[in-house]
Amino acid sequence: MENASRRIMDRMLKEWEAVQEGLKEGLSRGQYDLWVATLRFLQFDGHELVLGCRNALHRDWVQSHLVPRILTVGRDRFPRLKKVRLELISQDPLQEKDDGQEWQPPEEVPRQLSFADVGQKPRSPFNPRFTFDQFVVGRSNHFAYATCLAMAGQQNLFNQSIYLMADPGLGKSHLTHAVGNLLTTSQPDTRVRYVTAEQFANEMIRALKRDRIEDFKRRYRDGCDVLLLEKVEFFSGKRKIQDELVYTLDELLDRGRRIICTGKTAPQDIPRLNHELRSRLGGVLVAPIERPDFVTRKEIIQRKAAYDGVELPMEVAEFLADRITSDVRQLESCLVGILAKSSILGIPITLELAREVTQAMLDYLPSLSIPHIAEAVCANFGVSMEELRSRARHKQISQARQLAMYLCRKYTSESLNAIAQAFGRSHSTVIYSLKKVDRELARKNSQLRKRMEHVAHRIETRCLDG
Ligand SMILES: Nc1ncnc2c1ncn2[C@@H]1O[C@H](COP(=O)(O)OP(=O)(O)OP(=O)(O)O)[C@@H](O)[C@H]1O
Repeated sequence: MENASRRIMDRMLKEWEAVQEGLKEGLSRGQYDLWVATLRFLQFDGHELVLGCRNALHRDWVQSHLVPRILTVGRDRFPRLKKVRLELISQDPLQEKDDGQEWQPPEEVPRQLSFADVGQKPRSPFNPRFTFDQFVVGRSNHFAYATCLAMAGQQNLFNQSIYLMADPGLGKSHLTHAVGNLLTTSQPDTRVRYVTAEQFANEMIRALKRDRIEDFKRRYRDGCDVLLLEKVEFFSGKRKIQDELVYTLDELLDRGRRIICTGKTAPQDIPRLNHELRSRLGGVLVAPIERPDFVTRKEIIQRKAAYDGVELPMEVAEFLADRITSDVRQLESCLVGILAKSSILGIPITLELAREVTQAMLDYLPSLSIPHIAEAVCANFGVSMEELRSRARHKQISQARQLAMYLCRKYTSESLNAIAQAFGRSHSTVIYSLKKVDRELARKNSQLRKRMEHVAHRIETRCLDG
């Protein structure tokens, strides 16, 4: 059991390191070294992340500048993260455990390179848990798995580029990282560039601001053999960035480079993409991943538990696979909850414990609010909250607004007046919108229905995530 808790702690530490990586975005190197690299992971109890700060100044700065971002970035790794608590520590408790040395805060900015830095391998951007070995293959994901594996094995591919398409939490990042992990070990000379669409956009904007756009282009067009580009729906509505991406994709494909993109919807369903980008992405081999069936879910749970060195009773694996059918991330977080409780309290993993933990998690369903729904709709349509509340009548925006009103009616007990007020509209406009959406949804092959299903799934699972 001790080994298991050590492994869980190691795993949480890895997750925290990934969160730290994510926090680099938008901070200068100096800020990162000073405020983020020095934060210490202390514990995560399922909802609350406890971090250690070295003094009051550190704590106050993180509290006022960073906590909202830690919550946002952190939810990718700690799905039910609700709260961040900052504690003062005079020593790094983890260091103390390992070698008894006193913790030294790193040098203040600007940080200079030391000899130790020279020749050090840059840290891999790939999550070591996300390998092909750890990916459970079933009917729902077999094709996606096989194409990614072929891509990483440099086999003669019918198509040099793949578009992994799936709802959240079904393994897009896992497979993308698996390609990265395999390539970096089996073909270390292959230059693999992993980036999310948001990072790509931010890098480009920074390069433009600093007059270094040529460096940026070279980095992507000449300095990359395999491009792994995640969450492409982020490009929706960002014209200039889309243009740059089209050139980059063309150059890479002309040179026979390999590309994997991921997204939640088919390229043709991503709103506000220019024609060129839509057609480039449309030409890519689309590999969908569906929700896993019971057998695959059960195996995923068993494989995850085995990875943590825990033998899970079959009845517990079956109970979880039966009870949680939405996304795999949700399934995984229930398992982590069970392992954590069993190891902290020193009690065996039983069906009763699994029931208790799962129930506590599912009871956690907060009531959905209008902003929560509006946010999910905005993300899907690529429009901003301001646009949603504005007088704009652009089709994309008015459709998003109407769907948001419809979902607010469906998921909340808010009155028509309250919904009208939230979107700056009249009571009769809300009634009109509800009827319009109803009519649209009733149509055969309704695009809006597909959209609504995506948003609804997102709302429901985010709600489960707490
Ligand atoms: N078939 C599978 N076998 C093993 N683990 C899986 C499988 N599918 C998903 N997972 C696990 O589920 C979790 C979520 O997967 P992942 O992050 O890849 O989802 P995603 O599709 O990229 O989601 P999002 O769109 O929200 O980023 C990960 O921990 C991953 O390891």
